[in-house]
Amino acid sequence: MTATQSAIEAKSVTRIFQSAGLEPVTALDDVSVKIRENEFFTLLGPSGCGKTTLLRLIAGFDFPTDGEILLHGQDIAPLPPFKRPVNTVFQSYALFPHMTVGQNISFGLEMLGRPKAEIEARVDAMLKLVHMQDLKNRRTSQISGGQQQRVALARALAPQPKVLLLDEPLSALDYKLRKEMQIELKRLQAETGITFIFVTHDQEEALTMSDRIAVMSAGKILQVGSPWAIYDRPADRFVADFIGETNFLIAQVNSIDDGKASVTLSSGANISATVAEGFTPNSKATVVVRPEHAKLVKSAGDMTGVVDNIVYFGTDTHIQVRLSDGAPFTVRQQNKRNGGCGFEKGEHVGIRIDSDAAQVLKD
Ligand SMILES: Nc1ncnc2c1ncn2[C@@H]1O[C@H](COP(=O)(O)OP(=O)(O)OP(=O)(O)O)[C@@H](O)[C@H]1O
Repeated sequence: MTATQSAIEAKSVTRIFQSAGLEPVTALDDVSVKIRENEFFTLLGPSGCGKTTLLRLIAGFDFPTDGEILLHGQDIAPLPPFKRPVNTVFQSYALFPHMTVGQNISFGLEMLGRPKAEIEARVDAMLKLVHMQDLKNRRTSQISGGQQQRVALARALAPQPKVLLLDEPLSALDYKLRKEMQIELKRLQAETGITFIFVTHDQEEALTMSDRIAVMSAGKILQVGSPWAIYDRPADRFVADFIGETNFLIAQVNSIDDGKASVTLSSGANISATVAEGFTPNSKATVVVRPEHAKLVKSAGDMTGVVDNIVYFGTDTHIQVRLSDGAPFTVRQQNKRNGGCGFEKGEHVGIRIDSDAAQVLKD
C-alpha cells in the first residue's frame, strides 16, 4: 500500500433501512471519511446518528444501500465478515460464560485453524498485553466487569486484525474503571499499531483518547479533526454545542479581514472573532466563546451583566451571568486554595473575552 492510502475509507456511503409499513430511515446519508493506518479514530455523536451502522458496514454485518467501503484501497463488499481483517469489541463483550479466559481468547484462533502451538503462544501474549496472566483458567462468569472488558479486547486482538472496531466498549463500566480503561485502550492501540475505530456518545471520552474524531449528526459527518480542532475550532453550531460547554452570542458581522471578523455583539460591544470557513460576511451570526476563555472582572469588560448563579465543581467554579441584553453567559474559573470565587450572586460584573477566543459560526 502507498503512504497516502487509508486503512479504511467510506466513499459516499448511504444506508437506508426499509421496513414494511414504516417510513424509510436514512441511517447514513452520503458519508465519506478516510481513516488512517495506526490511528485512534472516534465516531462521536448523539444516539441514533448512525455510528453503529457505519461500524457494522465496516465489519461486514450489513451492506451500504449506496457507496463503498475500501480497506487499503480495495472494495471489501465481496468479503464476508470472517474474511475481513477487522474485529469488533461489542458493548456487551459477548464472552462465552462457560469457558475460561484462556479458552475465550483461543476460540477465534481455533476457528481460523491456526496451529496449536501458535494458539498457545498467542493466548499467553494476549493475556500479558492486557495484564490478565493470573486469571487464564478462571471462567469469564467469575471475573469482574473490568476484567471481562480486558478479555474481550484480548480476544479481539488475538488474530492480529488490521482494524479493531470498538462499539461503546466502556459504557458498562463505572466512572473510575472507565477512566482506567481509557488509558489502557490508548496504550493497547499504541503498542499494537492497529487502527482503532471507536464509537462513543461521550465527548470527554472522545477528546481524551482519539487522534482524530468524526462528529456525526442525523446520518452525516459534520466535522473530522483532532480533538483540539473539534473543541477549539468547531465547524458549526451543532459541533460547538455537542462538544463541551459553550456560550452562544448573537452578533452582527461588520467586516472580515484575513480570517478575522469585526463583530458587534447584541450587547453593543465590538470584538474581534475568528471566522469559520465558508462564512458569508455582513449578516447576522452566532459567536461562540468557551466558558474558560472569558474572565469576570469588577470593572466594565467586553460585556456587562449580573451574576445569576455560582456553581462549585471542586476543580473549578461556573459563574452564570445574565448579560445586559438578557442572554445567559457562563464563565469558568479555576479554583484556588483557601478562597471563594471572588464574586457574589447579584453582583454587577464585566466580562473580558480572551483574545482569539471568540469564533463566528454559521448557524
Ligand atoms: N435494522 C434497522 N432497521 C430500521 N432502522 C434502523 C435499523 N438499525 C438502525 N436503524 C436506525 O438508524 C438510525 C441510526 O442507528 P445507529 O444504531 O447507527 O445509531 P447510533 O448512533 O449507533 O446510536 P446509539 O448511540 O443509540 O447506539 C437510527 O434512527 C436507528 O433507529
